[in-house]
Amino acid sequence: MAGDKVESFLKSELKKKNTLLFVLIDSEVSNLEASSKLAKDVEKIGASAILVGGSSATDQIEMAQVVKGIKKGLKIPIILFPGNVTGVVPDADAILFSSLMNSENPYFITQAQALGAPSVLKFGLEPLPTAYLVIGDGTSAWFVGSARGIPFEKPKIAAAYSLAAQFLGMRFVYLEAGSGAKTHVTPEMVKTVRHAFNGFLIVGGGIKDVKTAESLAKAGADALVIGTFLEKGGSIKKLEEIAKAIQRSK
Ligand SMILES: CC(C)=CCC/C(C)=C/CC/C(C)=C/CC/C(C)=C/COP(=O)(O)OP(=O)(O)O
Ligand SMILES: O=P(O)(O)OC[C@@H](O)CO
Ligand SMILES: [Mg+2]
Repeated sequence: MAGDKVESFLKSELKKKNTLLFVLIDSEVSNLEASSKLAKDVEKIGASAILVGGSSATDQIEMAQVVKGIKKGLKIPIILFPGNVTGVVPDADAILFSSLMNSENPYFITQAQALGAPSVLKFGLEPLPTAYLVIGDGTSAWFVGSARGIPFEKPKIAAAYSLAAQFLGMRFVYLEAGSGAKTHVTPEMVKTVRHAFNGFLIVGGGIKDVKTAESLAKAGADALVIGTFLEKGGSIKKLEEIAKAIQRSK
């Protein structure tokens, strides 16, 4: 079995930093060379993990190559972020073993997990049990995952799902506004979930500036995920400012 190396690493990072930065690399968007350089650059500026995935990343061979390629010389963990069973590939350190709890399709709640679990075991990936909650609508994760998006202005609903996740034994909650979302999750929702949920709280979707990142970190997020900002040519220097701000901001 894979043990709890990555979960322990993340907890030890949280002792040093208030909120961690996770960078999402979409294997469909960047080629291997660009992804590999990006992973090393973001490690240098203090990112704590690299997530690899995409809601429409169905090319398992391409994804496996990207994971294998960026792993070379990288110290921070590579965590798979699957949108389907095709997102389970070898050579990563862990996987967000997530259930889209507010999906209308049971496939995304338990069936993809059942189909993917044997490969997780075979590849020796550390499963991080994650309640993946899609907030709002109109994004790829919302559409592909048949989510009934939790309204942005209903933090109590997100908190109730997070508490349910905790009672079900999940140690991670991911509040997802969706990649490239126009609206990010509100600090108020993060605060409300933080009070209800006693585990590792990941927040992502539409975060691209220091002010937003800082407000989400102050509200109690344990990690912020940033993807589109870099895909759209955002600078590593600005990402470093974001990293620094959230790491010291509680
Ligand atoms: C645990 C296993 C094997 C599968 C989980 C399956 C689940 C719950 C999927 C959730 C639904 C879903 C489609 C999630 C997408 C997550 C993801 C990787 C989002 C980031 O990618 P985007 O950037 O939105 O993707 P695109 O670039 O393709 O739009
Ligand atoms: O691409 P962005 O908007 O940074 O979102 C990151 C992640 O939460 C998407 O799954
Ligand atoms: Mg994407």
